[in-house]
Amino acid sequence: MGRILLGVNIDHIATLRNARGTDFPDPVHAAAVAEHAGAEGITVHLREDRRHIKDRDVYLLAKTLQTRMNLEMAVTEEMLAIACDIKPPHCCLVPEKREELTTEGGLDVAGQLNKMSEAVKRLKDAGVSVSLFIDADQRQIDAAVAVGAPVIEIHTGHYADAKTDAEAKQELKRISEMAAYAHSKGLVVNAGHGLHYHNVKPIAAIPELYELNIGHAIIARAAIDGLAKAVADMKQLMLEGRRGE
Ligand SMILES: CC(=O)[C@@H](O)[C@H](O)COP(=O)(O)O
Ligand SMILES: NCC(=O)COP(=O)(O)O
Repeated sequence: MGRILLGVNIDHIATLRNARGTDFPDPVHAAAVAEHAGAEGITVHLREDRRHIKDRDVYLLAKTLQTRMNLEMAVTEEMLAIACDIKPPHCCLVPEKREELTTEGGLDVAGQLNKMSEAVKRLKDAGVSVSLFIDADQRQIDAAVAVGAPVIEIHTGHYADAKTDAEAKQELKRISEMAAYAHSKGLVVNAGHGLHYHNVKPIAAIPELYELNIGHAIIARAAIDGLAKAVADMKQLMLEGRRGE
């Protein structure tokens, strides 16, 4: 069981910057700090409404990251064109609704196989490794295989939002079973959304998971303890979780 990697999502550095229309804090600076603290990748979600990460951030990060960019985006012509222009190492296709506070669920790949196949092929032809952000659902996993995606990211939001321990345990079991199923189908299996310092260890313990993408909780802790410590603390918890400690 190998080590599990951390992708730090810096969207909410941009949220803080945009709150006053200043040019600080700069996501480019935050990415460098996170990488220096041990992040194995940087995730940014270029939303259609640009509520946080802006095009300028993505283009600068593409030139400055020392690790690798995971560009999250909706499956739209605008975003596909930007991704094919920037050619990040990784791109994660996510569902997006203007009115949502944050991502509310996984992508319905099974319900749009042709559209997803075309998007995956277009990104692959541009040299981009494609990940699909989906629920822990066998039908969606099978669809991800069918459309040629090499990677999935299991949506952990239902686990993170569980109202009772019993519900959390049930969601964790589902994620664990589906991670094993997806891995058996040859997929690289990542996970993310809503993970924090008090719920990450059981997820990190799932042996088939390759990488966790975590943002809001790390940026929130960074406001108190600083970004470098927030990243290092999360990596330590993930290491302990993977070791079963
Ligand atoms: C897909 C996902 O769960 C997150 O990576 C996404 O970026 C959340 O959106 P916000 O960062 O806008 O909350
Ligand atoms: N894909 C999940 C991600 O990048 C970060 O989500 P969150 O930790 O901000 O909820």
